Amino acid sequence: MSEFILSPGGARRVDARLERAGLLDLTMEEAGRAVADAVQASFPEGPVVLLAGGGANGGDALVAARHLLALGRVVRVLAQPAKHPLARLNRQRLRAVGGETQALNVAALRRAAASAGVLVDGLLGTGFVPPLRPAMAEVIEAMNAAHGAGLPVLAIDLPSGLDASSAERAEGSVRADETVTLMGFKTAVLFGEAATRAGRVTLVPLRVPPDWVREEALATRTEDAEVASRLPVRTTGAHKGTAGRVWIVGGHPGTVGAAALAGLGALRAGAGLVTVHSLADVPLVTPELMVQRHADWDQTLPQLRASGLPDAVALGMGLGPEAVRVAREVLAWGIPTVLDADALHPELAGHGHSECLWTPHPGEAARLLGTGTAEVIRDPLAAARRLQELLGGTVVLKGGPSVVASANALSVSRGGHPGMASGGMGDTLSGLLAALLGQGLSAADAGVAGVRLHARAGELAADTHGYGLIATDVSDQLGAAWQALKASSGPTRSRSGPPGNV
Ligand SMILES: NC(=O)C1=CN([C@@H]2O[C@H](COP(=O)(O)OP(=O)(O)OC[C@H]3O[C@@H](n4cnc5c(N)ncnc54)[C@H](OP(=O)(O)O)[C@@H]3O)[C@@H](O)[C@H]2O)[C@@H](O)CC1
Ligand SMILES: Nc1ncnc2c1ncn2[C@@H]1O[C@H](COP(=O)(O)OP(=O)(O)O)[C@@H](O)[C@H]1O
Repeated sequence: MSEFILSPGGARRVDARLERAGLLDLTMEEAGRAVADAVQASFPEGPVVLLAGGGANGGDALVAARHLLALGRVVRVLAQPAKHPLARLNRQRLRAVGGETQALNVAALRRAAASAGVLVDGLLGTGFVPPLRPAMAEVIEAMNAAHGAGLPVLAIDLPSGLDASSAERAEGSVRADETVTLMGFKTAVLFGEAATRAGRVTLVPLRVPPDWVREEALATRTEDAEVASRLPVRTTGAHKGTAGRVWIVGGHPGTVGAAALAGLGALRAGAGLVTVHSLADVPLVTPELMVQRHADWDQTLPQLRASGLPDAVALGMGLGPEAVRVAREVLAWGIPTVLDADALHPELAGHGHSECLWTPHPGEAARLLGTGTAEVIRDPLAAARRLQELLGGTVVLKGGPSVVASANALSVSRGGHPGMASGGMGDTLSGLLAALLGQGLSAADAGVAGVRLHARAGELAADTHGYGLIATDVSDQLGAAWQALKASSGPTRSRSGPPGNV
Protein backbone atom coordinates (compact mmCIF):
# COMPACT_ATOMS: atom_id res chain seq x y z
CA MET A 1 0.00 0.00 0.00
CA SER A 2 1.25 3.49 -0.77
CA GLU A 3 1.48 6.26 1.77
CA PHE A 4 0.07 9.66 0.90
CA ILE A 5 1.07 13.29 1.19
CA LEU A 6 -1.79 15.64 2.03
CA SER A 7 -2.22 19.39 1.80
CA PRO A 8 -4.04 21.15 4.65
CA GLY A 9 -7.00 21.63 2.29
CA GLY A 10 -7.00 17.94 1.39
CA ALA A 11 -6.88 16.93 5.07
CA ARG A 12 -9.80 19.29 5.76
CA ARG A 13 -11.87 17.77 2.97
CA VAL A 14 -11.26 14.24 4.29
CA ASP A 15 -12.24 15.53 7.74
CA ALA A 16 -15.46 16.94 6.33
CA ARG A 17 -16.29 13.61 4.68
CA LEU A 18 -15.60 11.78 7.93
CA GLU A 19 -17.83 14.22 9.76
CA ARG A 20 -20.69 13.72 7.30
CA ALA A 21 -20.33 9.97 7.76
CA GLY A 22 -20.42 10.40 11.55
CA LEU A 23 -16.89 8.96 11.79
CA LEU A 24 -14.73 11.94 12.76
CA ASP A 25 -15.06 11.17 16.46
CA LEU A 26 -13.81 7.61 15.91
CA THR A 27 -10.95 8.85 13.75
CA MET A 28 -9.85 11.34 16.40
CA GLU A 29 -10.04 8.54 18.95
CA GLU A 30 -7.72 6.43 16.81
CA ALA A 31 -5.36 9.36 16.27
CA GLY A 32 -5.19 10.22 19.99
CA ARG A 33 -4.64 6.61 20.95
CA ALA A 34 -1.78 6.33 18.45
CA VAL A 35 -0.21 9.45 19.94
CA ALA A 36 -0.48 7.96 23.44
CA ASP A 37 1.14 4.75 22.22
CA ALA A 38 3.97 6.73 20.62
CA VAL A 39 4.56 8.67 23.86
CA GLN A 40 4.59 5.43 25.82
CA ALA A 41 7.01 3.79 23.39
CA SER A 42 9.46 6.68 23.02
CA PHE A 43 9.18 8.52 26.34
CA PRO A 44 8.11 6.00 28.98
CA GLU A 45 9.43 7.96 31.98
CA GLY A 46 7.98 10.82 34.01
CA PRO A 47 4.83 12.94 33.87
CA VAL A 48 3.41 13.72 30.43
CA VAL A 49 2.50 17.38 29.89
CA LEU A 50 0.08 17.79 26.99
CA LEU A 51 -0.61 21.19 25.43
CA ALA A 52 -4.00 21.33 23.73
CA GLY A 53 -5.10 24.08 21.35
CA GLY A 54 -8.75 24.87 20.70
CA GLY A 55 -9.06 22.93 17.42
CA ALA A 56 -9.00 19.27 16.42
CA ASN A 57 -5.22 19.12 16.98
CA GLY A 58 -6.00 19.93 20.61
CA GLY A 59 -8.77 17.30 20.47
CA ASP A 60 -6.17 14.69 19.52
CA ALA A 61 -4.10 15.75 22.55
CA LEU A 62 -7.10 15.42 24.88
CA VAL A 63 -7.82 11.89 23.59
CA ALA A 64 -4.13 11.02 24.01
CA ALA A 65 -4.26 12.31 27.61
CA ARG A 66 -7.15 9.93 28.41
CA HIS A 67 -5.28 6.96 26.95
CA LEU A 68 -2.11 7.89 28.79
CA LEU A 69 -4.05 7.97 32.06
CA ALA A 70 -5.34 4.48 31.24
CA LEU A 71 -1.74 3.40 30.71
CA GLY A 72 -0.95 4.56 34.23
CA ARG A 73 1.00 7.69 33.31
CA VAL A 74 0.91 10.88 35.33
CA VAL A 75 -0.76 13.37 32.99
CA ARG A 76 -1.06 17.17 33.05
CA VAL A 77 -3.10 18.95 30.40
CA LEU A 78 -2.75 22.65 29.70
CA ALA A 79 -5.52 23.64 27.33
CA GLN A 80 -6.85 26.64 25.47
CA PRO A 81 -10.64 27.09 25.46
CA ALA A 82 -12.06 24.31 23.26
CA LYS A 83 -13.65 25.63 20.07
CA HIS A 84 -13.91 22.45 18.04
CA PRO A 85 -16.91 20.36 19.18
CA LEU A 86 -14.73 17.24 19.45
CA ALA A 87 -12.21 19.13 21.57
CA ARG A 88 -15.08 20.02 23.93
CA LEU A 89 -16.39 16.45 23.93
CA ASN A 90 -12.97 14.98 24.65
CA ARG A 91 -12.38 17.45 27.44
CA GLN A 92 -15.57 16.14 29.08
CA ARG A 93 -14.48 12.57 28.50
CA LEU A 94 -11.11 13.28 30.07
CA ARG A 95 -12.81 14.83 33.08
CA ALA A 96 -15.10 11.81 33.34
CA VAL A 97 -12.10 9.55 33.94
CA GLY A 98 -10.52 11.91 36.46
CA GLY A 99 -8.29 13.93 34.15
CA GLU A 100 -8.00 17.64 34.85
CA THR A 101 -7.21 20.47 32.46
CA GLN A 102 -5.63 23.77 33.39
CA ALA A 103 -5.66 27.00 31.42
CA LEU A 104 -2.68 27.28 29.09
CA ASN A 105 -0.31 30.15 29.77
CA VAL A 106 3.43 30.59 29.88
CA ALA A 107 3.68 30.50 33.70
CA ALA A 108 1.65 27.26 33.92
CA LEU A 109 3.73 25.74 31.16
CA ARG A 110 7.02 26.59 32.89
CA ARG A 111 5.77 25.09 36.17
CA ALA A 112 4.57 21.87 34.52
CA ALA A 113 7.68 21.53 32.37
CA ALA A 114 9.93 21.70 35.45
CA SER A 115 8.92 18.16 36.50
CA ALA A 116 7.83 16.71 33.13
CA GLY A 117 9.27 13.68 31.30
CA VAL A 118 7.94 14.81 27.91
CA LEU A 119 5.91 17.64 26.36
CA VAL A 120 3.21 16.79 23.82
CA ASP A 121 2.48 19.54 21.30
CA GLY A 122 -1.21 19.52 20.33
CA LEU A 123 -1.49 23.28 19.87
CA LEU A 124 -1.75 23.84 16.13
CA GLY A 125 -2.07 21.40 13.27
CA THR A 126 -3.20 21.74 9.69
CA GLY A 127 -5.66 24.49 10.70
CA PHE A 128 -2.85 26.92 11.54
CA VAL A 129 -2.94 30.08 9.45
CA PRO A 130 0.36 32.03 9.69
CA PRO A 131 1.53 34.29 11.21
CA LEU A 132 1.53 33.11 14.81
CA ARG A 133 -0.45 35.29 17.17
CA PRO A 134 1.74 36.81 19.91
CA ALA A 135 0.22 34.83 22.83
CA MET A 136 0.81 31.53 21.00
CA ALA A 137 4.31 32.61 19.98
CA GLU A 138 5.16 33.13 23.68
CA VAL A 139 3.89 29.67 24.60
CA ILE A 140 5.97 28.10 21.82
CA GLU A 141 9.02 30.08 22.88
CA ALA A 142 8.62 28.67 26.40
CA MET A 143 8.24 25.15 24.97
CA ASN A 144 11.41 25.56 22.92
CA ALA A 145 13.26 26.86 25.98
CA ALA A 146 12.24 23.72 27.88
CA HIS A 147 13.30 21.62 24.89
CA GLY A 148 16.63 23.44 24.80
CA ALA A 149 17.08 22.56 28.47
CA GLY A 150 16.70 18.86 27.60
CA LEU A 151 12.95 18.12 27.80
CA PRO A 152 11.83 15.95 24.85
CA VAL A 153 8.91 17.11 22.69
CA LEU A 154 6.51 14.99 20.64
CA ALA A 155 4.36 16.86 18.11
CA ILE A 156 0.92 15.77 16.96
CA ASP A 157 0.49 15.87 13.16
CA LEU A 158 3.17 18.56 12.71
CA PRO A 159 5.12 20.90 14.99
CA SER A 160 2.98 23.90 15.91
CA GLY A 161 3.81 27.03 13.96
CA LEU A 162 4.81 25.19 10.77
CA ASP A 163 2.67 25.85 7.73
CA ALA A 164 1.80 22.28 6.70
CA SER A 165 2.14 23.10 3.01
CA SER A 166 5.60 24.69 3.12
CA ALA A 167 9.10 23.29 3.55
CA GLU A 168 10.39 26.65 4.70
CA ARG A 169 11.57 26.85 8.27
CA ALA A 170 9.17 28.92 10.30
CA GLU A 171 11.12 30.79 12.95
CA GLY A 172 9.21 30.48 16.19
CA SER A 173 7.80 27.01 15.43
CA VAL A 174 8.02 24.11 17.86
CA ARG A 175 11.20 22.02 17.85
CA ALA A 176 10.16 18.40 18.18
CA ASP A 177 12.15 15.21 18.67
CA GLU A 178 9.35 13.14 17.22
CA THR A 179 6.24 13.87 15.18
CA VAL A 180 3.26 11.56 14.83
CA THR A 181 1.72 12.68 11.56
CA LEU A 182 -1.86 11.66 10.88
CA MET A 183 -3.52 10.16 7.82
CA GLY A 184 -0.86 11.42 5.41
CA PHE A 185 2.50 13.17 5.48
CA LYS A 186 2.50 16.94 5.15
CA THR A 187 5.08 18.80 3.03
CA ALA A 188 6.41 20.46 6.21
CA VAL A 189 7.38 17.17 7.90
CA LEU A 190 9.06 15.71 4.80
CA PHE A 191 11.03 18.49 3.14
CA GLY A 192 13.58 21.19 3.78
CA GLU A 193 14.27 23.22 6.88
CA ALA A 194 10.72 22.73 8.13
CA ALA A 195 11.26 18.98 8.40
CA THR A 196 14.29 19.52 10.63
CA ARG A 197 11.80 20.84 13.22
CA ALA A 198 9.81 17.60 13.13
CA GLY A 199 12.54 15.20 14.27
CA ARG A 200 11.74 11.55 13.67
CA VAL A 201 8.46 11.24 11.77
CA THR A 202 5.97 8.41 12.15
CA LEU A 203 2.94 8.18 9.90
CA VAL A 204 -0.28 6.87 11.41
CA PRO A 205 -2.40 6.30 8.29
CA LEU A 206 -5.70 5.96 10.27
CA ARG A 207 -8.41 3.49 9.27
CA VAL A 208 -10.40 5.55 6.81
CA PRO A 209 -11.50 4.56 3.32
CA PRO A 210 -8.19 4.67 1.40
CA ASP A 211 -9.89 6.16 -1.66
CA TRP A 212 -10.94 9.21 0.35
CA VAL A 213 -7.30 9.92 1.13
CA ARG A 214 -6.00 8.92 -2.32
CA GLU A 215 -8.44 11.31 -4.01
CA GLU A 216 -7.09 14.20 -1.94
CA ALA A 217 -3.43 13.18 -1.99
CA LEU A 218 -0.89 15.60 -3.45
CA ALA A 219 1.55 12.73 -3.97
CA THR A 220 2.33 9.18 -2.88
CA ARG A 221 5.25 7.40 -1.26
CA THR A 222 5.69 4.00 -2.78
CA GLU A 223 6.40 0.94 -0.65
CA ASP A 224 9.61 -0.95 -1.37
CA ALA A 225 7.68 -4.05 -2.42
CA GLU A 226 5.98 -2.01 -5.16
CA VAL A 227 9.27 -0.47 -6.24
CA ALA A 228 10.75 -3.96 -6.45
CA SER A 229 7.88 -5.10 -8.64
CA ARG A 230 8.89 -2.44 -11.20
CA LEU A 231 12.54 -3.53 -11.41
CA PRO A 232 13.52 -5.49 -14.53
CA VAL A 233 13.54 -9.28 -14.39
CA ARG A 234 15.84 -11.37 -16.62
CA THR A 235 15.50 -14.82 -18.05
CA THR A 236 18.33 -17.29 -17.62
CA GLY A 237 19.16 -16.80 -21.29
CA ALA A 238 20.00 -13.10 -20.79
CA HIS A 239 23.22 -11.88 -22.37
CA LYS A 240 25.01 -8.54 -22.55
CA GLY A 241 23.14 -7.60 -25.69
CA THR A 242 19.75 -8.05 -24.02
CA ALA A 243 20.66 -6.39 -20.70
CA GLY A 244 20.70 -2.93 -22.20
CA ARG A 245 23.26 -1.02 -24.23
CA VAL A 246 23.81 2.38 -22.68
CA TRP A 247 25.71 5.43 -23.88
CA ILE A 248 26.92 8.10 -21.54
CA VAL A 249 27.49 11.42 -23.31
CA GLY A 250 29.40 13.77 -21.06
CA GLY A 251 32.69 14.93 -19.68
CA HIS A 252 34.64 18.06 -20.51
CA PRO A 253 38.14 19.06 -19.40
CA GLY A 254 37.85 19.52 -15.62
CA THR A 255 34.60 17.54 -15.24
CA VAL A 256 35.48 14.20 -16.80
CA GLY A 257 34.79 12.35 -13.55
CA ALA A 258 31.07 13.05 -13.94
CA ALA A 259 30.83 10.91 -17.08
CA ALA A 260 32.92 8.14 -15.54
CA LEU A 261 30.71 8.05 -12.43
CA ALA A 262 27.59 7.83 -14.60
CA GLY A 263 29.19 4.95 -16.50
CA LEU A 264 29.93 3.12 -13.29
CA GLY A 265 26.38 3.73 -12.04
CA ALA A 266 25.00 2.25 -15.27
CA LEU A 267 27.18 -0.85 -15.02
CA ARG A 268 26.27 -1.44 -11.37
CA ALA A 269 22.57 -1.04 -12.20
CA GLY A 270 22.82 -3.93 -14.59
CA ALA A 271 23.42 -2.42 -18.03
CA GLY A 272 24.94 -5.03 -20.37
CA LEU A 273 27.28 -2.72 -22.28
CA VAL A 274 28.18 0.82 -21.31
CA THR A 275 30.17 3.26 -23.45
CA VAL A 276 31.18 6.76 -22.44
CA HIS A 277 31.37 9.21 -25.35
CA SER A 278 33.31 12.35 -24.60
CA LEU A 279 35.50 15.06 -26.11
CA ALA A 280 37.78 14.77 -23.08
CA ASP A 281 39.97 12.02 -21.66
CA VAL A 282 37.62 10.18 -19.32
CA PRO A 283 39.36 8.13 -16.63
CA LEU A 284 38.82 4.42 -16.97
CA VAL A 285 37.28 3.88 -13.51
CA THR A 286 36.79 0.22 -14.26
CA PRO A 287 37.96 -1.82 -17.27
CA GLU A 288 34.41 -3.00 -18.01
CA LEU A 289 33.54 0.55 -19.03
CA MET A 290 34.17 1.39 -22.69
CA VAL A 291 35.39 4.91 -23.38
CA GLN A 292 35.47 6.68 -26.74
CA ARG A 293 37.11 10.06 -27.07
CA HIS A 294 35.90 12.14 -30.00
CA ALA A 295 37.30 15.24 -31.75
CA ASP A 296 34.05 17.22 -31.97
CA TRP A 297 30.32 16.63 -31.66
CA ASP A 298 29.28 17.91 -35.10
CA GLN A 299 30.91 15.02 -36.90
CA THR A 300 30.59 12.48 -34.13
CA LEU A 301 26.84 12.57 -33.49
CA PRO A 302 25.80 11.63 -37.07
CA GLN A 303 28.45 8.89 -37.06
CA LEU A 304 27.20 7.53 -33.77
CA ARG A 305 23.65 7.55 -35.05
CA ALA A 306 24.67 5.69 -38.20
CA SER A 307 26.59 3.11 -36.15
CA GLY A 308 23.36 1.89 -34.51
CA LEU A 309 21.70 3.50 -31.53
CA PRO A 310 21.85 2.08 -27.99
CA ASP A 311 18.83 1.18 -25.87
CA ALA A 312 19.26 4.29 -23.73
CA VAL A 313 21.47 7.31 -23.30
CA ALA A 314 22.35 9.58 -20.38
CA LEU A 315 23.73 12.96 -21.29
CA GLY A 316 24.83 16.20 -19.78
CA MET A 317 27.06 15.09 -16.87
CA GLY A 318 30.07 17.40 -17.08
CA LEU A 319 29.31 17.92 -20.78
CA GLY A 320 30.05 21.64 -20.72
CA PRO A 321 28.91 24.51 -22.95
CA GLU A 322 27.93 22.37 -25.94
CA ALA A 323 25.38 20.44 -23.90
CA VAL A 324 22.25 22.11 -25.29
CA ARG A 325 23.28 21.60 -28.92
CA VAL A 326 24.23 17.97 -28.25
CA ALA A 327 21.01 17.37 -26.33
CA ARG A 328 18.86 18.69 -29.21
CA GLU A 329 20.48 16.23 -31.57
CA VAL A 330 20.30 13.28 -29.19
CA LEU A 331 16.65 14.00 -28.36
CA ALA A 332 15.87 13.78 -32.07
CA TRP A 333 17.05 10.15 -31.96
CA GLY A 334 13.86 9.42 -30.02
CA ILE A 335 15.41 6.80 -27.74
CA PRO A 336 14.99 6.67 -23.93
CA THR A 337 17.16 9.50 -22.61
CA VAL A 338 18.27 10.82 -19.23
CA LEU A 339 19.06 14.54 -19.25
CA ASP A 340 21.18 15.80 -16.38
CA ALA A 341 23.40 18.70 -15.33
CA ASP A 342 24.48 20.84 -18.34
CA ALA A 343 21.66 19.37 -20.45
CA LEU A 344 19.05 20.82 -18.10
CA HIS A 345 18.38 24.02 -19.97
CA PRO A 346 15.11 25.89 -20.61
CA GLU A 347 15.91 26.01 -24.34
CA LEU A 348 15.25 22.26 -24.44
CA ALA A 349 11.62 22.61 -23.32
CA GLY A 350 9.49 21.27 -26.13
CA HIS A 351 12.29 19.13 -27.57
CA GLY A 352 11.75 16.12 -25.29
CA HIS A 353 9.54 13.06 -25.65
CA SER A 354 7.65 10.73 -23.33
CA GLU A 355 10.68 8.52 -22.59
CA CYS A 356 12.85 11.38 -21.36
CA LEU A 357 13.95 11.52 -17.74
CA TRP A 358 15.04 14.97 -16.58
CA THR A 359 16.98 15.03 -13.31
CA PRO A 360 17.44 18.57 -11.93
CA HIS A 361 18.55 19.45 -8.41
CA PRO A 362 16.78 22.53 -6.97
CA GLY A 363 19.29 24.97 -8.52
CA GLU A 364 18.85 23.46 -11.97
CA ALA A 365 15.09 23.30 -11.43
CA ALA A 366 15.05 27.03 -10.66
CA ARG A 367 17.00 27.74 -13.87
CA LEU A 368 14.54 25.66 -15.89
CA LEU A 369 11.52 27.34 -14.33
CA GLY A 370 12.96 30.83 -14.42
CA THR A 371 12.43 31.20 -10.69
CA GLY A 372 14.54 31.23 -7.53
CA THR A 373 15.97 28.17 -5.80
CA ALA A 374 14.17 29.20 -2.58
CA GLU A 375 10.82 28.89 -4.34
CA VAL A 376 11.66 25.38 -5.54
CA ILE A 377 12.78 24.34 -2.08
CA ARG A 378 9.69 25.83 -0.41
CA ASP A 379 7.32 23.60 -2.35
CA PRO A 380 9.15 20.75 -4.14
CA LEU A 381 5.91 19.01 -5.06
CA ALA A 382 4.59 22.03 -6.94
CA ALA A 383 7.99 22.64 -8.56
CA ALA A 384 8.23 19.04 -9.78
CA ARG A 385 4.73 19.22 -11.24
CA ARG A 386 5.54 22.49 -13.05
CA LEU A 387 8.78 21.04 -14.40
CA GLN A 388 6.95 18.02 -15.77
CA GLU A 389 4.42 20.28 -17.48
CA LEU A 390 7.28 22.30 -18.99
CA LEU A 391 9.49 19.42 -20.10
CA GLY A 392 7.19 16.42 -20.56
CA GLY A 393 8.38 12.87 -19.90
CA THR A 394 9.36 12.22 -16.30
CA VAL A 395 11.11 14.63 -13.96
CA VAL A 396 13.18 13.67 -10.93
CA LEU A 397 13.56 16.73 -8.71
CA LYS A 398 16.51 15.62 -6.60
CA GLY A 399 16.88 16.19 -2.90
CA GLY A 400 16.47 14.44 0.38
CA PRO A 401 13.79 13.28 -0.43
CA SER A 402 13.48 13.46 -4.24
CA VAL A 403 10.19 13.96 -6.07
CA VAL A 404 9.33 12.03 -9.24
CA ALA A 405 6.74 13.64 -11.53
CA SER A 406 5.31 11.95 -14.60
CA ALA A 407 2.19 12.77 -16.60
CA ASN A 408 -0.11 10.83 -14.27
CA ALA A 409 1.73 10.55 -10.99
CA LEU A 410 3.66 12.48 -8.40
CA SER A 411 5.67 10.47 -5.91
CA VAL A 412 8.09 11.18 -3.12
CA SER A 413 11.03 8.88 -2.58
CA ARG A 414 11.74 7.31 0.76
CA GLY A 415 15.08 6.87 2.44
CA GLY A 416 18.50 8.09 1.45
CA HIS A 417 21.07 9.53 3.82
CA PRO A 418 22.51 13.01 4.46
CA GLY A 419 25.93 11.53 3.64
CA MET A 420 24.70 11.53 0.02
CA ALA A 421 25.20 15.30 -0.06
CA SER A 422 28.50 14.99 -1.94
CA GLY A 423 29.60 15.70 -5.50
CA GLY A 424 29.00 13.02 -8.10
CA MET A 425 25.95 11.46 -6.44
CA GLY A 426 23.67 12.80 -9.17
CA ASP A 427 25.99 11.50 -11.91
CA THR A 428 25.70 8.00 -10.44
CA LEU A 429 21.92 8.40 -10.47
CA SER A 430 21.88 9.43 -14.14
CA GLY A 431 23.85 6.36 -15.15
CA LEU A 432 21.68 4.05 -13.10
CA LEU A 433 18.49 5.57 -14.54
CA ALA A 434 19.82 5.04 -18.08
CA ALA A 435 20.57 1.42 -17.19
CA LEU A 436 16.95 0.91 -16.08
CA LEU A 437 15.67 2.55 -19.27
CA GLY A 438 18.02 0.33 -21.25
CA GLN A 439 16.56 -2.74 -19.54
CA GLY A 440 13.12 -1.81 -20.78
CA LEU A 441 11.57 0.24 -18.00
CA SER A 442 9.40 3.20 -18.95
CA ALA A 443 10.75 6.60 -17.91
CA ALA A 444 8.02 6.82 -15.23
CA ASP A 445 8.90 3.43 -13.70
CA ALA A 446 12.64 4.02 -14.02
CA GLY A 447 12.25 7.33 -12.17
CA VAL A 448 10.44 5.80 -9.19
CA ALA A 449 12.50 2.60 -9.04
CA GLY A 450 15.84 4.25 -9.79
CA VAL A 451 15.53 6.98 -7.20
CA ARG A 452 14.65 4.43 -4.52
CA LEU A 453 17.47 2.12 -5.59
CA HIS A 454 19.93 5.02 -5.38
CA ALA A 455 18.62 6.03 -1.94
CA ARG A 456 18.73 2.45 -0.64
CA ALA A 457 22.30 2.04 -1.87
CA GLY A 458 23.13 5.31 -0.12
CA GLU A 459 21.66 3.99 3.13
CA LEU A 460 23.68 0.79 2.88
CA ALA A 461 26.90 2.63 2.03
CA ALA A 462 26.29 5.07 4.89
CA ASP A 463 26.37 2.17 7.35
CA THR A 464 30.08 2.03 6.63
CA HIS A 465 30.98 5.53 5.49
CA GLY A 466 28.49 7.87 7.22
CA TYR A 467 29.02 11.47 6.19
CA GLY A 468 32.21 10.43 4.38
CA LEU A 469 30.12 8.72 1.70
CA ILE A 470 31.26 9.24 -1.91
CA ALA A 471 29.49 8.43 -5.15
CA THR A 472 31.50 5.30 -5.94
CA ASP A 473 30.47 3.85 -2.55
CA VAL A 474 26.86 4.20 -3.69
CA SER A 475 27.57 2.50 -7.02
CA ASP A 476 29.26 -0.32 -5.14
CA GLN A 477 26.12 -0.88 -3.07
CA LEU A 478 23.63 -0.85 -5.98
CA GLY A 479 23.65 -4.63 -6.26
CA ALA A 480 23.00 -5.09 -2.54
CA ALA A 481 20.29 -2.41 -2.68
CA TRP A 482 18.63 -4.21 -5.59
CA GLN A 483 18.65 -7.45 -3.60
CA ALA A 484 17.31 -5.73 -0.50
CA LEU A 485 14.43 -4.21 -2.46
CA LYS A 486 13.64 -7.52 -4.12
CA ALA A 487 13.64 -9.22 -0.72
CA SER A 488 11.26 -6.66 0.75
CA SER A 489 7.74 -7.81 1.17
CA GLY A 490 4.95 -6.15 3.09
CA PRO A 491 5.04 -2.60 4.35
CA THR A 492 8.34 -0.88 5.03
CA ARG A 493 9.03 1.19 8.10
CA SER A 494 7.70 4.70 8.17
CA ARG A 495 9.85 5.76 11.08
CA SER A 496 12.55 8.14 10.25
CA GLY A 497 15.04 10.61 11.56
CA PRO A 498 18.72 11.04 12.13
CA PRO A 499 21.04 9.60 11.00
CA GLY A 500 19.08 8.48 7.90
CA ASN A 501 16.13 10.06 6.12
CA VAL A 502 12.42 9.26 6.22
N1 LIG B 1 -8.50 14.10 8.57
C1 LIG B 1 -7.48 14.47 9.33
O1 LIG B 1 -6.45 14.86 8.79
C2 LIG B 1 -7.59 14.41 10.80
C3 LIG B 1 -7.06 15.45 11.53
N2 LIG B 1 -7.00 15.46 12.86
C4 LIG B 1 -6.43 16.61 13.53
O2 LIG B 1 -7.08 17.79 13.16
C5 LIG B 1 -6.11 18.81 13.00
C6 LIG B 1 -6.69 19.96 12.27
O3 LIG B 1 -7.63 20.49 13.14
P1 LIG B 1 -8.37 21.89 12.90
O4 LIG B 1 -8.79 21.96 11.48
O5 LIG B 1 -9.41 22.02 13.93
O6 LIG B 1 -7.22 22.91 13.11
P2 LIG B 1 -6.04 23.01 14.18
O7 LIG B 1 -4.80 22.57 13.55
O8 LIG B 1 -6.39 22.41 15.48
O9 LIG B 1 -5.93 24.61 14.30
C7 LIG B 1 -7.08 25.36 14.69
C8 LIG B 1 -6.71 26.13 15.96
O10 LIG B 1 -5.57 26.92 15.69
C9 LIG B 1 -5.81 28.27 16.04
N3 LIG B 1 -5.02 29.13 15.15
C10 LIG B 1 -5.06 29.16 13.79
N4 LIG B 1 -4.16 30.03 13.31
C11 LIG B 1 -3.55 30.58 14.39
C12 LIG B 1 -2.51 31.55 14.52
N5 LIG B 1 -1.96 32.17 13.46
N6 LIG B 1 -2.07 31.83 15.77
C13 LIG B 1 -2.62 31.24 16.83
N7 LIG B 1 -3.61 30.31 16.76
C14 LIG B 1 -4.07 29.99 15.55
C15 LIG B 1 -7.29 28.46 15.89
O11 LIG B 1 -7.68 29.49 16.72
P3 LIG B 1 -9.00 30.37 16.34
O12 LIG B 1 -8.72 30.97 15.01
O13 LIG B 1 -10.14 29.41 16.32
O14 LIG B 1 -9.05 31.38 17.45
C16 LIG B 1 -7.80 27.07 16.35
O15 LIG B 1 -7.89 27.02 17.76
C17 LIG B 1 -4.97 18.09 12.34
O16 LIG B 1 -3.75 18.77 12.37
C18 LIG B 1 -4.96 16.82 13.19
O17 LIG B 1 -4.21 17.02 14.37
C19 LIG B 1 -7.35 14.28 13.66
O18 LIG B 1 -8.27 14.65 14.64
C20 LIG B 1 -7.79 13.07 12.89
C21 LIG B 1 -8.30 13.31 11.48
N1 LIG C 1 20.45 14.68 2.37
C1 LIG C 1 20.20 13.83 1.38
N2 LIG C 1 19.38 12.78 1.58
C2 LIG C 1 19.12 11.93 0.56
N3 LIG C 1 19.62 12.04 -0.69
C3 LIG C 1 20.43 13.06 -0.92
C4 LIG C 1 20.77 14.00 0.08
N4 LIG C 1 21.60 14.92 -0.47
C5 LIG C 1 21.78 14.56 -1.76
N5 LIG C 1 21.08 13.44 -2.03
C6 LIG C 1 21.00 12.77 -3.35
O1 LIG C 1 22.25 12.87 -4.00
C7 LIG C 1 22.07 13.29 -5.37
C8 LIG C 1 22.78 14.63 -5.60
O2 LIG C 1 22.64 15.01 -6.94
P1 LIG C 1 23.39 16.26 -7.56
O3 LIG C 1 23.19 17.44 -6.70
O4 LIG C 1 22.98 16.36 -8.98
O5 LIG C 1 24.89 15.78 -7.45
P2 LIG C 1 26.10 15.96 -8.46
O6 LIG C 1 25.77 17.09 -9.40
O7 LIG C 1 27.28 16.29 -7.60
O8 LIG C 1 26.26 14.66 -9.15
C9 LIG C 1 20.57 13.32 -5.60
O9 LIG C 1 20.12 12.10 -6.14
C10 LIG C 1 19.99 13.52 -4.20
O10 LIG C 1 18.70 13.00 -4.08
